[in-house]
Amino acid sequence: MTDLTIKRRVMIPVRAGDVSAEFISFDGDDSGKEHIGIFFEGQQQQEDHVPLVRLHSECLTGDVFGSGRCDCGEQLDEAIDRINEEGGYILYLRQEGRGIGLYAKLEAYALQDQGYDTYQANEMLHLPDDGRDFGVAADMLLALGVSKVRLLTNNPDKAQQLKEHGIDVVELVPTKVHVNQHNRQYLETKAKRKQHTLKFD
Ligand SMILES: Nc1nc2c(ncn2[C@@H]2O[C@H](COP(=O)(O)OP(=O)(O)OP(=O)(O)O)[C@@H](O)[C@H]2O)c(=O)[nH]1
Ligand SMILES: [Zn+2]
Repeated sequence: MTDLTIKRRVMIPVRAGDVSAEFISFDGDDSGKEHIGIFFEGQQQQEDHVPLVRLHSECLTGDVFGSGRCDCGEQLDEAIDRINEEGGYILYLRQEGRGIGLYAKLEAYALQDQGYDTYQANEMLHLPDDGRDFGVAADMLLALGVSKVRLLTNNPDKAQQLKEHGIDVVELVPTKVHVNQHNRQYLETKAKRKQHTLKFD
């Protein structure tokens, strides 16, 4: 367990100024990955409010370029909408490609183009099928003074790992299923292989 502390909080107007977000950096993470916390105040705060939290793993192709091969960009947009409304945090984790990195993800995509599924492709590259450690997210939350969350996810592993690291996950809030002709197999494979709770139309 690392002892993270808050380094800096800076307001940044996002979405062309429509949404106010506070970007938060941390001291004490030896990985040097520069994970970022993003706080949204929310429109209607009540006293016993439990923050809505999204752990979002970096996806350059999806988050920045709106790749159709996954659902990351749409999930990030959805998270901004909902958390800006309800109040809470996005923890933007620099775990590109489920932790294997961008170049390796492109290698995995090349193998998927030959017919392998997303997890097989990682294994063929001798890389973990999911190399993410969400313990750092728990440490970030504790540094922010947050020990109780409503978690925006369809991935049971995220909730499990947060609980193991001392966070009380009081509710699992499902994200929408952003399906298209390119990412259907990717999404179905997550449901089949990793018990993601995805409801397809
Ligand atoms: N290795 C690999 N990584 C991928 C692939 N497609 C997307 N990713 C990565 O998967 C991650 C998506 O993570 P998230 O959306 O945070 O989480 P999730 O596990 O899908 O769970 P949810 O919270 O339900 O969305 C990002 O880091 C993407 O870069 C792929 O085909 N191979
Ligand atoms: Zn993606």
